[in-house]
Amino acid sequence: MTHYQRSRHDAILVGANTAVTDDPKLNCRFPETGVNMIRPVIVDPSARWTYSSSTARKILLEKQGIAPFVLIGNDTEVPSGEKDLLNGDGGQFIRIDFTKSSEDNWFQIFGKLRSLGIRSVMVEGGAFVIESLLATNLPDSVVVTIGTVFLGKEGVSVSPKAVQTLKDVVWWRGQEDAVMASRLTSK
Ligand SMILES: NC(=O)C1=CN([C@@H]2O[C@H](COP(=O)(O)OP(=O)(O)OC[C@H]3O[C@@H](n4cnc5c(N)ncnc54)[C@H](OP(=O)(O)O)[C@@H]3O)[C@@H](O)[C@H]2O)C=CC1
Ligand SMILES: Nc1nc(O)c(N)c(N[C@@H]2O[C@H](COP(=O)(O)O)[C@@H](O)[C@H]2O)n1
Repeated sequence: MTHYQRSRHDAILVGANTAVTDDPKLNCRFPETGVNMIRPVIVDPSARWTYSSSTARKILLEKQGIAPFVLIGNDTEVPSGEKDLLNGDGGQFIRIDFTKSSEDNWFQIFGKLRSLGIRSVMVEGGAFVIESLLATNLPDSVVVTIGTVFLGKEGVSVSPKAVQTLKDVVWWRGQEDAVMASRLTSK
């Protein structure tokens, strides 16, 4: 179901910690539509994630994905080799002024992505990304997947600081997972 959802969006966005910790593929593997070329977007103000050694690059070399857009701070230095490699693969380091408020950061991020032709973004995580975004009025919908694994004490939990009530709720039930799709009442 996660990959079906990825197939419905232009881009998939994760924060720097998710990129560094999980080294995710960030592509779309939905058999019915074949390989869908969704754009990976990594919000990485201090350029902590390394593209050249990432699984995302391996996926690109296997023609199973496209190169990411990496959102970095205005003053963040990136080794020229990393920049050249990413540009050569069709990706970009994109400068954002991360010194503003959290909400303004998100406005800048989505504004930049829109100017690059990205019309819909699936924001996958992690907790910092989801919580800070839910504190804004920007998300159109919220999708929660309930899987079959307790992540234990090391697991990352998500809960927005303020109360958020969801509306227009629909449920999909698979063999193991269940998925809830909804809208924010503030919309
Ligand atoms: N179960 C699931 O569906 C998912 C789980 N995860 C899990 O989440 C965990 C990571 O979550 P978490 O630690 O909360 O980190 P995140 O992945 O949310 O990354 C947070 C970091 O990203 C940067 N960042 C992201 N958005 C912004 C912004 N708008 N403005 C400024 N900086 C921004 C900052 O980097 P910096 O500190 O460098 O400034 C920030 O500290 C991983 O363990 C992963 O496995 C992730 C995705 C989905
Ligand atoms: N296990 C799991 N189920 C979901 O429904 C999810 N949205 C995630 N999210 C994140 O996906 C990343 C791995 O994705 P790739 O397939 O390698 O692109 C990883 O960061 C998970 O935290 N996970």
